[in-house]
Amino acid sequence: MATDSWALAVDEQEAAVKSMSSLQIKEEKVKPDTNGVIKANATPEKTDEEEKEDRAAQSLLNKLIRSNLVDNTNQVEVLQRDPNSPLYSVKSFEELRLKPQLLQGVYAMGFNRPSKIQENALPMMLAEPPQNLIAQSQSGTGKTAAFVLAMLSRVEPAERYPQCLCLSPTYELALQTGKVIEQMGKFHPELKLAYAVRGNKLERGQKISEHIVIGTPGTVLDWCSKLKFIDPKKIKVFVLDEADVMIATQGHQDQSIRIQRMLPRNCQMLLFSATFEDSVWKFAQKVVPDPNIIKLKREEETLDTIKQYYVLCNNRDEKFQALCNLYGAITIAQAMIFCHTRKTASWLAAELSKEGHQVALLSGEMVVEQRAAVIERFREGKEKVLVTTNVCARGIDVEQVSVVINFDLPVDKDGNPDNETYLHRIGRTGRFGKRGLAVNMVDSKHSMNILNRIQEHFNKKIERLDTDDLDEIEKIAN
Ligand SMILES: Nc1ncnc2c1ncn2[C@@H]1O[C@H](COP(=O)(O)OP(=O)(O)OP(=O)(O)O)[C@@H](O)[C@H]1O
Repeated sequence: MATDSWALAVDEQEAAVKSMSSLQIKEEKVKPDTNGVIKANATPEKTDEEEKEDRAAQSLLNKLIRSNLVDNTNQVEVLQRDPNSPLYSVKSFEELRLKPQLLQGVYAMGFNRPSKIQENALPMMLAEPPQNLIAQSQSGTGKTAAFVLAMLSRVEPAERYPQCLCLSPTYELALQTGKVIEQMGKFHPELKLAYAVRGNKLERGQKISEHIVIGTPGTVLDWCSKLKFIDPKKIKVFVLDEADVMIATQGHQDQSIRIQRMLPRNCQMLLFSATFEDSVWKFAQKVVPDPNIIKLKREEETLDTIKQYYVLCNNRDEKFQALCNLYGAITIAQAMIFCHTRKTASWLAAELSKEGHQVALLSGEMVVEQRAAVIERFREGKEKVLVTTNVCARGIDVEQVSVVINFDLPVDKDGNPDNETYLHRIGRTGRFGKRGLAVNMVDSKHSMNILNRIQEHFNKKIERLDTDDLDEIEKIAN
């Protein structure tokens, strides 16, 4: 797809944002380099729960590090607006009767067959007359590729005005989706894409001739109403991506609704979300009238294939010693170590590197690109130990990690066990079936109590391990 001066402007802006981000980093007390290599500077004491959970950053991080489709063995649930109409699903892209250039684009991306969610979503999205859709499935299951294909299919290249409008929660996420549009539309050079993102200034009175506009709600709203760069009445497809991230951002929900109200009645409305809590569902129903609904449940994680142990210690130094004993006795290919505070995480990372380990630190101070670079290197095996706080690592799947160490047990802000986080850190989805090892460091009556409550919750015994006894440690490795 041919890009234009706008895309160039966006590139420049991206570079500016990056340099701004690195300036920000320079002001921080801890300065991990992009390789995550550690210097033991003091950081403000902050529990991981206090670190702001930034869903947009997590979503971007996942996109940046993901290299392929997330597998899911669950059944897709389909709720049709008209239950009497036949339910179509496709097993191949050919069945969709796409324009040849698009089919070529899909194959050039290495897609051989539709993903699970695409099997059902694509025929619905491409049906005539167009149908509305609300779709939920975990990140990485092929939602973006699906709606991009739908937008590209509906565009009439000869009509030189915006026909598809796609809302993303942030500028960076809009750029990521834009890249998919460009890749998939590669063999359709006449199709043009514009970015409605902050800083992308146009002359007043101008009208946009690009076929697809992707942007953030505030700017898109301005372009449709105040500035009138887009005629919303001509929009044929309206996509709301990452609805769960969208509603977590102040103002986005209202702006999206205001945009939706400007669109013609027969505009196809499509909404995608990785999760479906009540608030997302309410929002979805407000912006997508008469929808078909597709849901794919997240693959459950279990503790069944994990050997779980705990080590009794008296303080932080003993925990560190126990960790060294573990490393001394068994071969640990790659480990992830979770700490409660940033301060502990950076202390531990520094101590481990002093011991000669190749350590990466994932820290809340890093901008998203730096975090992605750290995870990427760890995934490639360039570092063998990843030390992190929980908020930083939430939602990140590093499947090949065989050993997880809870240097601190996960607790919520009231100090109660955080069972969900425990499961997410340690659990595996059944399909991988790889055996894993989890070691919990316990250093007080309070943390013993937390451990007991975790055991009760999962109804799974966590065995005690004496890390001074080398024979015993060796046994757990087998
Ligand atoms: N049919 C397919 N065959 C092979 N790979 C695919 C297919 N569809 C998508 N992918 C790839 O799988 C990865 C995840 O797809 P995609 O980004 O569309 O998922 P998503 O559900 O939109 O994720 P997110 O919620 O994070 O945006 C991407 O690398 C994409 O190129």
